Amino acid sequence: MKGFPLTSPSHSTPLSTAPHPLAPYGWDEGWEAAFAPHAGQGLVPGRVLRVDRGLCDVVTPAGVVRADTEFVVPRDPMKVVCTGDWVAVDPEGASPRYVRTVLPRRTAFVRSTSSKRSEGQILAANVDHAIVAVSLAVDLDLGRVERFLALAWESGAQPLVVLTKADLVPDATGLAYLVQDVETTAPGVQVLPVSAVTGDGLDVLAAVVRDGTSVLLGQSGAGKSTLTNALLGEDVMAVRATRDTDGKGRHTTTTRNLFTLPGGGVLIDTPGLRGVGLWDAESGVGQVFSEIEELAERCRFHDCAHHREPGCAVLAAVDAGELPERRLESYRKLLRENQWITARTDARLRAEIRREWKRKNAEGRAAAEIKRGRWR
Ligand SMILES: Nc1nc2c(ncn2[C@@H]2O[C@H](COP(=O)(O)OP(=O)(O)OP(=O)(O)O)[C@@H](O)[C@H]2O)c(=O)[nH]1
Ligand SMILES: [Zn+2]
Repeated sequence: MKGFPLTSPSHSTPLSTAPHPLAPYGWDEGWEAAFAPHAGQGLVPGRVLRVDRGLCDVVTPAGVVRADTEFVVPRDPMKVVCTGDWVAVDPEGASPRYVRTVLPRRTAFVRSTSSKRSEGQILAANVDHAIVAVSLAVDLDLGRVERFLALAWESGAQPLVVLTKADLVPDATGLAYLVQDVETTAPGVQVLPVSAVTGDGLDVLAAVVRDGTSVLLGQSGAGKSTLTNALLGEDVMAVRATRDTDGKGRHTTTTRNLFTLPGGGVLIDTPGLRGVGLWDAESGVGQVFSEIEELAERCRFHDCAHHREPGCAVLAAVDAGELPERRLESYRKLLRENQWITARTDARLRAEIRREWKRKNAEGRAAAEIKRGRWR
């Protein structure tokens, strides 16, 4: 439709002041501009609410439609349509409807899959706040918090740690210590204790999620669905306790879901993650351990590995009791893991490129032979 003459002089029509029907879902001028070329093709904008088996629910200005993602299923798993994506779908009347394009993402939360053939798995797109839910009902695992935060920073969203089930911590002093422990592992991140039982902290959380899109991340049982229900003011998500009777210990939440909140803002609930492998998260790791990276700038050698080097500012901080040794170990571990996964992916990518190149070359040779045959 490029170059099609405009039949209506749109520039002279008075601008409508009614809010865009997708505004509650986060539609703004930026998305409008990104979508403009697709509007010219008669496509309809929408945001993906959930995806299952190649189909997705997309909220459009005319309501929620079911659309097939067949046209945008690429070989690259990072480009698979996911909850939170802004897409262009076929207009009304087309059946089935297809997602034609995914608008470039502003942020994306990606982890590596636990499968043998590890690849990036995208969990949520276009998120402003990455909320890591950590249960206070079990012992704090600071390493796991750091791992979640590395991916959260890497996504481009602002992380926030929510310490759930605060009502289970018997005294206020104990709670203050736990908050402090997490704060020291999360520079630049707000750490908020909440309880769905007493309602403590929920108003603060509600004020954060009012603005933009938030995703709730965390291990199974961390209390994500309970928080979602509390923020929504209604029971949309099934909570484990109500289903535990089947005794299978299944995860309650199986799909990611996007909701608009009554006070404004958008929330994406994710299924409990047994583990999150790092995925291309070097800068995310750097942000989680920003105090170590700052110290490292004062090491004598600029490529200091902080092992035994003379003049190492990081080791000096550990010796002085200013930097917990656990934290340095964790930093090293996450960096190593990230390097390992990157190297493995690169090797696989190289192999794939080589295969593709061979195939093309073979095709090229066949085509050249046909050509020669014709000319002889
Ligand atoms: N005491 C207490 N229990 C809570 C609180 N929030 C959640 N729980 C309980 O913790 C359990 C797990 O809560 P869910 O909300 O299902 O956890 P989830 O993170 O959504 O779990 P998945 O769906 O498996 O990812 C349930 O039995 C909840 O009732 C809280 O603030 N205090
Ligand atoms: Zn050093």
